[in-house]
Amino acid sequence: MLISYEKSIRNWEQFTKYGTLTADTRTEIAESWIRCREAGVDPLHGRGEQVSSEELFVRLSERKQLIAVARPVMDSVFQIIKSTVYGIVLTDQDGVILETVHNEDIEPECAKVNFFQGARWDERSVGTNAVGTALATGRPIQVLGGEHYCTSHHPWTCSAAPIRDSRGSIIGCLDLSGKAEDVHTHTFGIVVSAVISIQEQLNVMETHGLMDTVFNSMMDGLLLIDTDYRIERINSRLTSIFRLDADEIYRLNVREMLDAGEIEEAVFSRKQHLNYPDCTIKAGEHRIDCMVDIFPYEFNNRVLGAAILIREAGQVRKAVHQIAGFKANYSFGDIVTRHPVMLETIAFAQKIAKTDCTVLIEGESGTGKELFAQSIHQASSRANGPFIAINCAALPKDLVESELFGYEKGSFTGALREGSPGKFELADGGTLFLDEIGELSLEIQAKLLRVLDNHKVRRIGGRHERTLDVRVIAATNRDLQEEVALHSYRSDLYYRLNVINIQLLPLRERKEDIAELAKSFLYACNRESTGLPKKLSSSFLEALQEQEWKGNARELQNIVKRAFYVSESEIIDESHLPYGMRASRGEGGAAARRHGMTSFRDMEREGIKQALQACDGNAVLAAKLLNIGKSTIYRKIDEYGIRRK
Ligand SMILES: Nc1ncnc2c1ncn2[C@@H]1O[C@H](COP(=O)(O)OP(=O)(O)OP(=O)(O)O)[C@@H](O)[C@H]1O
Repeated sequence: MLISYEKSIRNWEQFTKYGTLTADTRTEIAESWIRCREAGVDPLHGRGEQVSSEELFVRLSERKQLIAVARPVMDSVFQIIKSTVYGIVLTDQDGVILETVHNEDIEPECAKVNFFQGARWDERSVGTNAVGTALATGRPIQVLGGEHYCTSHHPWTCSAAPIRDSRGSIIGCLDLSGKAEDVHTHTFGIVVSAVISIQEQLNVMETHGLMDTVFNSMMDGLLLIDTDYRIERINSRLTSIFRLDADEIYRLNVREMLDAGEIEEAVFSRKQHLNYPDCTIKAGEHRIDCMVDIFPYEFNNRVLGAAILIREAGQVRKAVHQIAGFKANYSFGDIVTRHPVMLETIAFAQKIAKTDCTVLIEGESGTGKELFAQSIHQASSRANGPFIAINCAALPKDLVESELFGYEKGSFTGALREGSPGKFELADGGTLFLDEIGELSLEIQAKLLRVLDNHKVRRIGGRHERTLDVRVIAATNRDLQEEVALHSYRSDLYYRLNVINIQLLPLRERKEDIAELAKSFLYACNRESTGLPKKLSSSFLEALQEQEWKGNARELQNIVKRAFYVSESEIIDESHLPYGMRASRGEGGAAARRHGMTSFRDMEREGIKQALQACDGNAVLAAKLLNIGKSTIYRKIDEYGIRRK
């Protein structure tokens, strides 16, 4: 409740002359006066002190957004009060005036007390006043005549309210000041509601700022459209995905770019989310393979448009490769050998790894063809890209094409609704390892040759070709040259694959590697096990070296693994070898070894039969169970004439 002007003057005199507070002095005024007296404010002064122009510049820039929001509100308030002698002032949190709106009539009064931009109006500078006291208490206040601590302000009445940000911190103050005789309680209400409006707008602005940051820091491209398919907003990521300027994107025809019929029906009518996990968008001249999500955005139960999220297929795949481990695990350092020819082969492979040439690796099963392929990938500039391996022999014939080149939705019975990328697409930016390349049908050979020649892949049932950047490393354990002579393999494909040829020696031709390889396989077993590390006895190693090796590194790996698990002591010796190998050694001499070999083969045949039985005739599962390659099991099944069921 305001007191009369006269009473306010009397109360002020009482306090400043005699230091006593009369009972009708409002508490907030009395507390402010005490603060001013303690701060040594001169009641006969009260002129706002001007900050330097540099300081004002800094303060104005720091409160740029506040000014932008408050200025229009101050202009509207001014429209209401312009017929009176009033002015409106915006200050920062320290009471420094940032903006003023007033009519000319009040200017002489303002000049007397320096109530202009850049002047300080906090309590410590000019005593009790609406701005300074509102900032000191954090509450809105109206101050009349003698309630001001300094005489120079006694002809004034002021109403002010602090402005807070979304976290409640005071960032400024809005004040309405005029002549004391024009005092009206409504001015207080006007200031308070103007400040509420400023704060709400600041909150909206902050939310917008936050949205903008989120919008532009997203990894996905974002496109907002209205129900007429007009683009309302895009984020900056979209320009890099579409490889277009923002202006060019705003001119795109969204109806043509996406399936407008489906959006109309699902998103706009049924308010449903649409998802295209694998699609191609035409943005200007560019085709973008991507994943698209379309969400309706509604307000007051009405759909206003849609938010379209676009994720590049390459990016999604990269993330999947990283998580799913489509990467090479081995590098040249993992290849164990002392054999001079193998050492030369490694040096050659290291050299050609730097090129992008197609490589054909020839060697028996288990000689390390995939190990070499992975090492070449790791030493190449594609090392950070995917390494995708596919065994052509392990795929049912009618699925080879779709596995290699992918398919569009509904292109054949059993195809997924959304279509699927092939291994070539998955290997984009990396290396595709085609194992058992000799197993491809002539039809697929022709298609593969085309992809190798023009670097383009067309999915089964697809209309457009995708340009890919894939290095192919092929491997075979068959004599492809002989098959070319027999016309069962295309010569053009053979020469296209065989740009660089790497031949791997079988283990029987590099016996010096056996002990080293066995030790490295044991080392891997020890590393994976939690028990005490085991050692290979010299008799175990000698026994291995004396064998007539039919198998290769993989078989050796299996023998070491088996011995590791069979042995109960820390030393692995001859007794931990499979029966056939022990027998061959025990009898000594070539004849005995021959006998041993037969036993080993018998044992192998029996093992495969049992594994097939356990896996219900499924050769791939049986190969896994035996820890041998898929191609090996198929070959052995043929070799031993085993019936699968
Ligand atoms: N020189 C070597 N040094 C270390 N490990 C090797 C070596 N050669 C082969 N291996 C290991 O032997 C196993 C079989 O090798 P890999 O799969 O590379 O042979 P492959 O020739 O591709 O076989 P397949 O033709 O049956 O697919 C792997 O575990 C591999 O790490």
